[in-house]
Amino acid sequence: MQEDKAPMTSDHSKLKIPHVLTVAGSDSGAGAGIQADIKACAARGVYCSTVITAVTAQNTVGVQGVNVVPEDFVGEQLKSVLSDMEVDVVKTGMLPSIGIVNVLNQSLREFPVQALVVDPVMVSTSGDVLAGPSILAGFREDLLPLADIITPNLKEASALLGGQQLETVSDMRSAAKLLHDMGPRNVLVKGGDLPDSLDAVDVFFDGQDFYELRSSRIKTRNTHGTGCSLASCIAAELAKGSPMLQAVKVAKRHVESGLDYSKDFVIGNGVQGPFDLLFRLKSYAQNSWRQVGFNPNDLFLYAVTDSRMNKKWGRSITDAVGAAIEGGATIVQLREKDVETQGFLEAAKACLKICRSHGIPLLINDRIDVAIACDADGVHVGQSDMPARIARTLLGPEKIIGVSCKTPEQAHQAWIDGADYIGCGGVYPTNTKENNLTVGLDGLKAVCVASKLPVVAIGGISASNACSVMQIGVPNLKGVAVVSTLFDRESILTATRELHVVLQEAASMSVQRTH
Ligand SMILES: Cc1ncc(COP(=O)(O)OP(=O)(O)O)c(N)n1
Ligand SMILES: Cc1ncsc1CCOP(=O)(O)O
Ligand SMILES: [Mg+2]
Repeated sequence: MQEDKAPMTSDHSKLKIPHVLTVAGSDSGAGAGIQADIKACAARGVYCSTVITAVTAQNTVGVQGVNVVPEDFVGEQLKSVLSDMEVDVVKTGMLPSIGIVNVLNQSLREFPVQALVVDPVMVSTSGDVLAGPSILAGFREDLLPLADIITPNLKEASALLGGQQLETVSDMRSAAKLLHDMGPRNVLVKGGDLPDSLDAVDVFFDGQDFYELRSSRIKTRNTHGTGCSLASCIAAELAKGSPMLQAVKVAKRHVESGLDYSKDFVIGNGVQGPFDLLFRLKSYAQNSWRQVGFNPNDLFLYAVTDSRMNKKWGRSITDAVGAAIEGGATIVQLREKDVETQGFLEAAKACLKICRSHGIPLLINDRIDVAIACDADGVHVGQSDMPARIARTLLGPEKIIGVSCKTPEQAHQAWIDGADYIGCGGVYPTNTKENNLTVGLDGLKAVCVASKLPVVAIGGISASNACSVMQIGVPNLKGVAVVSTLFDRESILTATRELHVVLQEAASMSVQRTH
């Protein structure tokens, strides 16, 4: 059905969203089936509509029950979607009755799509039968001839071929050829269950050439839903217009990365757990996430690191951050101006561990890429860095974004761009940042008054002037950010404690004033 390499865009719209319709069963445990398909399509950036063929009661132990959706109602769902939406690719999973295979077949003839991906689901990965032998004839006669690709595992390929034993890569090649003779334009025989194999080998056959697609086997219990996810990723790539072999390769790479990323997850008590194709769950699995969102009071004693000062005093970044936190720092920013990317990332990962263990947010100065790579709590950007609006898009809604502002106009823009706080300064002259304009206490006050956001003051602030800064009398000034006062000192711990005492005194004085 698919014209190879043809871009799948409609004539009338440049805004066509690639669209996969999955026709499959629901998995209550959400590792496989419809739920896996939706996640896979989301992960590949493609819209996914759904026709549910069966509802399974299922978890990581196995399949406890199956309720097949009446074929008329499967037909109704198909009609609803296909008559209204511009579907590029249909992907099939669990088709539990011959009636449903027939209904699908009729719908595809009435509403042709650009490609059909058939994952001939018969047995779940836990070994439960999801489609009996009566379906085999329907698959062979009606569905395979329409398919652009079929993606059987060894058991499914064997069943489609009447019980043929498949134990070697050579057997897989023969099976791929025989299956291709049944009508699909491409065949991917998945060798995940191949005995005695260090590699995971899949055999792809396009009717002319064989490709052995190898990757190292990932040791994990979390493989539930790999078949559904792979077929959906292939469908998603085809919907975007990829040629078949490229779609298969990209899909395999995505699923392998997902398995590797999720290999230590513990979801459910059974033998086979789900995995995460969206790459979002690891921080929970490692118990390294911050439960609370941004709290403006975290700006109270804001420690900003400096690689040059650490070098001068012969300390590691982790020792410096650890001492600042012990002394009372309430938020940390890594500002490592003369460190290479790799060193910065390593430092960020190590500091994140320390900060997380104390419940202190860690922000990264300037480098959104480093913040994303180590899953830091956010970033601080200046007026000539990555614009806050773009940083927000890259980092998502939860991460903390701070923006340097010297004027009310900049403060207004930071609010519009979705920043969480403003860093305003230099309040006093500083040697830490070259050519930095000093705004003074008046400039700080003007920014605070004009701003809807919480503000932290920065620049030349020490234990001797912090009280005057905090006493300018504006409620959204939440704290001071300091570099040399903490890090250009023999004892970071003592210096941080000193500043903490001053800030607490200033806070209690302002409480007394308001009562
Ligand atoms: C809390 C805080 N406020 C201001 C700055 C300065 O950021 P920027 O203007 O981008 O300058 P550099 O720090 O990148 O030199 C900050 N880092 N932190
Ligand atoms: C990064 C920055 N932005 C404005 S002033 C400044 C430097 C602050 O360093 P210090 O606390 O040593 O004056
Ligand atoms: Mg900057």
